[in-house]
Amino acid sequence: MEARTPSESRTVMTDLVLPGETNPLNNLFGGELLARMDRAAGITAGRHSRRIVVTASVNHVAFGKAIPLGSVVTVEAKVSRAFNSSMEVVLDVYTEDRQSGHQTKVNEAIYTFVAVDETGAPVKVPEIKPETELEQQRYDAALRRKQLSLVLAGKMKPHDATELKALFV
Ligand SMILES: CC(=O)SCCNC(=O)CCNC(=O)[C@H](O)C(C)(C)COP(=O)(O)OP(=O)(O)OC[C@H]1O[C@@H](n2cnc3c(N)ncnc32)[C@H](O)[C@@H]1OP(=O)(O)O
Repeated sequence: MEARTPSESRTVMTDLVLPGETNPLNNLFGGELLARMDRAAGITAGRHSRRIVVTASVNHVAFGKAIPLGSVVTVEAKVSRAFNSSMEVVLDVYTEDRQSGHQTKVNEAIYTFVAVDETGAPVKVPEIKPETELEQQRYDAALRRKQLSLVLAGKMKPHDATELKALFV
């Protein structure tokens, strides 16, 4: 199975914040942003694997800045690393200034998707081949994050999380 680059499956979704999607402070409701990120990440993981994909875990979300009603919001999703059947997808979220068009990063998140067959059983995915320095950094850190996610989910014993433990010794 030939390795693919993050840019081959990169997904960019831009949409407005409408009144039905806000909290009482008139900022984008967190759950709405999670759903937008899930859709973008799912498209990306599907493009990379060319298989059915399911969300296995939301590993990290940082709601850095509130996103006001009427904002133009762009979600960019890229596969940072592919393992056997799972893929880590990193999301960067931006708003843009109406007049200058300048984009400001407001949120980031990391999701894990698993490629499955028609019965829902995990299937192998192609490896990822980082091209840029940032892609390489995210690739290098992804195994630690996978181990942390598995430990928190009770699917890996802390003792076996060797990459993660190496951070603390
Ligand atoms: C797009 C959507 O919104 S889909 C709807 C929401 N999602 C779902 O309904 C998914 C429901 N869950 C499932 O179907 C299953 O739990 C699956 C497919 C995610 C995993 O199935 P399992 O039987 O646990 O398979 P298994 O233990 O072999 O794990 C498969 C892969 O997922 C990874 N994985 C499973 N759980 C986690 C987790 N919490 N964090 C990170 N990786 C995980 C495993 O490490 C493994 O990765 P690898 O093959 O790359 O080494």
